[in-house]
Amino acid sequence: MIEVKNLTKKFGRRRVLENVSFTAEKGQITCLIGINGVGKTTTLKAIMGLTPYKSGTILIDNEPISKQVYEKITFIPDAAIMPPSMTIGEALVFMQDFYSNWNNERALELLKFFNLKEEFRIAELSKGNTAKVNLLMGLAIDVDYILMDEPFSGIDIFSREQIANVFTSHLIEDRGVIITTHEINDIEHLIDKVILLDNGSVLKEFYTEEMRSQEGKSVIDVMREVYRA
Ligand SMILES: Nc1ncnc2c1ncn2[C@@H]1O[C@H](COP(=O)(O)OP(=O)(O)OP(=O)(O)O)[C@@H](O)[C@H]1O
Repeated sequence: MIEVKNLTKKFGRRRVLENVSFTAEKGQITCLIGINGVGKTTTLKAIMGLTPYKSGTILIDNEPISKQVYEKITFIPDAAIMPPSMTIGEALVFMQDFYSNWNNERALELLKFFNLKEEFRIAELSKGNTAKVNLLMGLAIDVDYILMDEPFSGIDIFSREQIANVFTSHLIEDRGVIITTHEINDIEHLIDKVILLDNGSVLKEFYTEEMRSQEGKSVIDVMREVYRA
């Protein structure tokens, strides 16, 4: 389980996260929702140890981030992550050399799943294909937790559907996923848990199934209530 407790982060004098606390479990998809600038990416970067924070605790399977814990987790940003001059095939070889926990069988399966070709050059990929390559590179590493920053942002409906299909396939396996988004429509059915953020704070944390069965509300219903209050 990933536990974020009372995370507070400042950029200069500006406080961008204020006592953010939530948990994300293995085998579940947890979604951090909030409009641009609420602190979603900063939260993921803090979990990955990529940005320092003022106070708070972040534990992964009860341990703070360290070299060993780092092996359990990967971060998929929303921009191209591989060198633009490489082809996808060359990027796969690079990743295989770099990561001891690289799963080439899964990488090739994802390549097929997304209809990507090894000869495609990273620099020439569409936004949708860039998102798919990023996802492929992240999912092909054997880790327990995957953090994805806006995997659905700015891409067409068919690419969004294809990416969403990965989350219901065996390719995700029993891993814990944290996704950030400001656009919930396409993925509501995939999400186990929701963290609603506003202005660097958690407004509400809930399980989608519980919310549906106990209060008869969809994620969008809850968002309307919380953000319009
Ligand atoms: N390196 C930085 N220096 C100063 N301020 C920053 C820096 N990075 C982010 N911020 C600010 O921190 C706040 C949170 O940014 P963050 O990128 O985490 O938001 P977000 O919810 O991920 O937004 P988006 O959906 O646009 O990616 C924003 O107001 C942003 O301008």
